[in-house]
Amino acid sequence: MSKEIYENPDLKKERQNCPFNKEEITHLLDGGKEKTIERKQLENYILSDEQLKDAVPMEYLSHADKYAEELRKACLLMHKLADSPAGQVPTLRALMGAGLGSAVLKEGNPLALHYVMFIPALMGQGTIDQQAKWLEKAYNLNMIGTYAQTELGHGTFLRGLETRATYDPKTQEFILESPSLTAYKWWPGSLGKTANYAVVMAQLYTKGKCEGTHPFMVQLRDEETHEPLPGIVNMWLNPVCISSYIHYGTYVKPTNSKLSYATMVFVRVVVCQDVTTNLRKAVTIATRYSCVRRQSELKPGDREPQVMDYQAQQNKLLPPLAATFAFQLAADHLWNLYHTANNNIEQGDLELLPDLHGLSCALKALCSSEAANFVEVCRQSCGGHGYMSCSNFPRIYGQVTAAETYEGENTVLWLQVARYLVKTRKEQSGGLSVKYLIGEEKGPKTVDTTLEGIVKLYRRAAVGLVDVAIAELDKSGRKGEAPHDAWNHAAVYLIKAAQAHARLFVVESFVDSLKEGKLSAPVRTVLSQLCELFIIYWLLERSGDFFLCSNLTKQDLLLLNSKYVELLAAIRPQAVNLVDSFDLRDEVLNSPLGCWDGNVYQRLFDEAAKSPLNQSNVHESFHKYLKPLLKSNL
Ligand SMILES: CCCCCCCCCC/C=C\CCCCC/C=C/C(=O)SCCNC(=O)CCNC(=O)[C@H](O)C(C)(C)COP(=O)(O)OP(=O)(O)OC[C@H]1O[C@@H](n2cnc3c(N)ncnc32)[C@H](O)[C@@H]1OP(=O)(O)O
Ligand SMILES: Cc1cc2nc3c(=O)[nH]c(=O)nc-3n(C[C@H](O)[C@H](O)[C@H](O)COP(=O)(O)OP(=O)(O)OC[C@H]3O[C@@H](n4cnc5c(N)ncnc54)[C@H](O)[C@@H]3O)c2cc1C
Repeated sequence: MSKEIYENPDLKKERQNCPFNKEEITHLLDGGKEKTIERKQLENYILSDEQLKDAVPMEYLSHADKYAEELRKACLLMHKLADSPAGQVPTLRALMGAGLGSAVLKEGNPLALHYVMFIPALMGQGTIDQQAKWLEKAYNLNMIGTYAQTELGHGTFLRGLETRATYDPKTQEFILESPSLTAYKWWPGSLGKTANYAVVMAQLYTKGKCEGTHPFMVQLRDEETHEPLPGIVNMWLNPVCISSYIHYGTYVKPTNSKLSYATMVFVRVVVCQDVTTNLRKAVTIATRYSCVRRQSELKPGDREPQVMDYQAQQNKLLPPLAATFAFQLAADHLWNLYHTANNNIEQGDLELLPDLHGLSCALKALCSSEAANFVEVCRQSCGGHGYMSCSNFPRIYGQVTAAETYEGENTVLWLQVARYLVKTRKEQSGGLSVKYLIGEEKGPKTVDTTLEGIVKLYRRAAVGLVDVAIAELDKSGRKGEAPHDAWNHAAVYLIKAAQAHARLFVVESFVDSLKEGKLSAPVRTVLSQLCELFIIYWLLERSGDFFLCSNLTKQDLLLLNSKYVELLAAIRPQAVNLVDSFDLRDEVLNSPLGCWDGNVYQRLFDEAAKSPLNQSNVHESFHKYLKPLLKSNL
């Protein structure tokens, strides 16, 4: 007799009479029906392997045992690559990020940097000969690499890196050295115990002149013994300059010195997708839990309501739910720009490079910071159970908030965006993705609170805040301040302008995608509600920017507030159906709060029982410490 599958009655009710086709949204997020089929096949292929399951929860292992266990599984995954039903690159993409990969490697993938940065650095910056020599070795895992750029003393300021690569024309070798403690490479993933090669960013010196930071291939460890090579601590020999600019002893400048930063641009682009995947997990966990959890009293005398029926809970969870669609669509647009720009760069056409740099900095900073804030709101919306390690919120938050720092600390990236915006506005040039900055904002300044009218408000704020920042810079200039001081004293305005630009890009991506997309009427309706909710939410959160730059009135704001709460109520009935559309398996969510069946309390109890402390009634430490204390009559 088939075992009755338990489904929490409240979740079951939430799923009845769904007005739209969930699979249509799943296919939209996957990039098409075929991609969904491929993803599900890959998930079954990986998650059905018993050897990839954790015998005990990772949180109860020592640091060294965690590393060993993650390395065991990471290596097993690589052995499974060859027979993957999805092909190499789609499998690698799935295994390196916050989705399928995190279901197996909960503490992180020791081989991630090899695929996410080391190989992309070779592909993006290696010469044909160098790629011929190293790429096959890297893809065959005959070498494990990392990307060693950050030092103890410098992570942000690349022109301040201290590691030096001095070219010796006599031996035609580069001597790499870390001249001081602060020059030690610090932070690179896998550098400590896993990688035996690294792309090392170092200041290139030739003929006594510093030519700036360049990437060098360095062997770190013996390929057989894995022992660090002699002198590896503070003196590295025999590195090779990747994308050699040394021709017969003479340095040949690259067409753009920033091309050596290309690997970081790639990761900034893919990080936008990765933090969105993590946000989808957090929203799914919190939404399902909020429909299972019944607490307090809404109507006196009635049964305790589902906490999702409180408007306050809807206000916590529906904006992040909408954000997952907004960020995904924006990340897709950025990915397309990246490919176009990269193809052009390979042909020597660098015109899109500033747009790509500006937009990748903007979106990476916006998606990571917003996602981190939203994940924390999701965690808090689950009360005490959200605080438990097994809820998976601590791990999800740790992964997302790391993205606010790595690959370019967000504040620094916002200032990069501002530099690009000010230049585009002043020079009225270029600016594919900031076309609105070129020429004057046309049309009446009156406000209409339709979707199109709200998008126009975002554009006014984006232009207006750049102009406010430029006015500040000019004011400082008139007072005789040096440009670098004027820039520093306008930082607050510059960052606001950058953030307004990033939000405009996300808003326009969402609105345009709904216009262009071939969607059924029911899906278009629910996604349009989410879109309108999200763009009003952000406007209400940043209303000062809009008051400053448009004719927005108090009446407009009150109207938008009413529209916002109406949309909360309209979307509430579809919250569970929308997160079900993400099609995130329980193993990927890895949380008793978010499981599809809603069997929260039993799963919480089972998780608690796994703790080593719950394997006996009295822990041995009682007899060692507590009992003597109890007897000591202090
Ligand atoms: C094969 C399968 C692949 C599978 C992939 C799957 C992916 C799965 C998802 C994985 C997700 C997560 C894993 C991620 C792990 C990442 C781990 C972390 C790694 C790191 O952190 S690596 C180190 C990162 N470090 C940084 O980012 C440093 C930040 N600092 C800088 O970038 C620079 O110092 C700077 C930009 C802040 C300043 O540089 P500087 O040289 O001083 O330049 P400026 O003087 O400011 O500007 C001069 C002009 O240059 C332009 N510029 C600057 N940078 C760039 C760039 N990158 N590109 C183009 N142009 C650039 C700038 O705009 C100026 O131009 P202007 O003069 O104004 O015209
Ligand atoms: C989880 C994780 C993984 C990482 N992996 C790698 C890796 O694999 N390889 C690698 O090379 N690195 C890696 N890093 C390092 C990472 O790239 C750096 O930490 C990051 O670039 C920030 O640099 P920093 O640590 O020097 O911070 P700092 O720049 O020292 O930041 C400290 C403060 O100074 C401020 N600040 C700095 N410059 C300016 C400025 N010009 N204007 C205004 N404010 C400024 C910042 O906003 C911040 O508030 C990793 C970091 C983390 C957290």
